[in-house]
Amino acid sequence: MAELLSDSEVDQALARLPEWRRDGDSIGRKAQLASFPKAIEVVDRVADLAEAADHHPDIDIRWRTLIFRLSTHSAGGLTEKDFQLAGQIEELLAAHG
Ligand SMILES: C[C@H](O)[C@H](O)[C@H]1CNC2=NC(N)=NC(=O)C2=N1
Repeated sequence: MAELLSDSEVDQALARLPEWRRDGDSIGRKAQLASFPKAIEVVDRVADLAEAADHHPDIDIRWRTLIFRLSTHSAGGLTEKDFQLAGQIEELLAAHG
C-alpha cells in the first residue's frame, strides 16, 4: 500500500506542479478548456489513466472548467500515487492546450 508523504515531501512534490494546491489531505487544480466537448475529452482520457493506475480523482465538471482533486483514500491522505496521477493530468492538459 502507498505510504503517506510527510509535509516536506508534499511541499517538494508540489514544487514540480505549480498549478496544484494542497488543501488538507488532498491536492487539487482547476483547469479551463476551450469548450465543453474538449473538457469532456480530457475527463475521458483521465478516466483511462485512473483505471490504469487504479487511482481515481474526484472531478467536478462545470461547462468548460474542470476541478480535479486527488487523495489516497486507503492511506487517509497524500501519497506518491496522487502526485504521479497529477503529473499525468498535467501532461494531458498541456496536450489539450
Ligand atoms: C480496490 C481499489 O484498488 C481501491 O479501492 C482503489 C481505487 N481507487 C482509488 N482512488 C483513490 N483516489 N484512492 C484510493 O485509495 C483508491 N483505491
